Amino acid sequence: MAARGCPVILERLSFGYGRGRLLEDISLSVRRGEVLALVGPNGSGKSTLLRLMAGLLQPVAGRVLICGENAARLSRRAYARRVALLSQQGGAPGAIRVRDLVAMGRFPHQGWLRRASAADRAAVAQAMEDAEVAALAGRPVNTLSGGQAQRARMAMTLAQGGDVLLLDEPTTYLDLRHQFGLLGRARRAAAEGRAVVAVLHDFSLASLYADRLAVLHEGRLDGIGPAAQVLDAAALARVFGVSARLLRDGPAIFPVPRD
Ligand SMILES: Nc1ncnc2c1ncn2[C@@H]1O[C@H](COP(=O)(O)OP(=O)(O)OP(=O)(O)O)[C@@H](O)[C@H]1O
Repeated sequence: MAARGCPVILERLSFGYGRGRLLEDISLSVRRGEVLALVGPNGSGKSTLLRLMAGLLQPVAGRVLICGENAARLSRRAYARRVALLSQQGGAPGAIRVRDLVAMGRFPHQGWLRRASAADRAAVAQAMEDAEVAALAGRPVNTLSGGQAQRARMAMTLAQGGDVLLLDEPTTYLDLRHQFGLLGRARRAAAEGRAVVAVLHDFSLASLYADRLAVLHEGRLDGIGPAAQVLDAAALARVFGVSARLLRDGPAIFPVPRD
């Protein structure tokens, strides 16, 4: 098993879906024990960057290092043991029950016969508790509300375990209590030694729950650092094209439109 917690390093990463480049020369590292929030306008490439970190896409230049290993050389299975991704798309068969969906998170840890060990069963039970879906265990996923389904998919991602947790807009559909709960769980994953990257559109949540923010803009990293450093009115105007002022309450930052 990989050592608990390891960094993710992107070295001069570039990527495009077609001929053009969507992401250009991105270098950053995510430390173990850290929550990094990835922010940026719609279409700026945040999900794409997560998919590159998850090994689902290959860079056209540069490389991804997971725990010091070149990601391009890791098998899918080795990757999935180290890196868990909560993606925006569902992808699970609709009629599957919640407990079976969550159990799918353990597949990378099992042999061809997919026999669940006691450790697998414990990880599934713990993940369902953590994502507050234990009471929904027997429900088919396609009968759940949007927020319940999102929590079930989060439970699957938590059950997968590994050293790196990638969360693409994890608070989508969640009410306030579950937003706080989910991001609190992400913080605990970091405290356990994982590297956590979360795409977030909500700056107040990003400033409260992330150690640093990485701002994507026009294919490049516009800035990276603590929220208090990277979030200011000039950055919001440059990157998001909005005129806003920032209200602060402790570490939390709330952009409000200027009238
Ligand atoms: N499979 C694909 N094939 C071609 N283009 C794609 C594909 N996936 C995404 N794109 C394009 O790449 C760009 C970046 O998409 P991506 O989903 O990474 O952005 P994002 O920053 O996560 O956006 P959002 O905030 O809207 O979720 C968009 O213009 C999108 O249309």
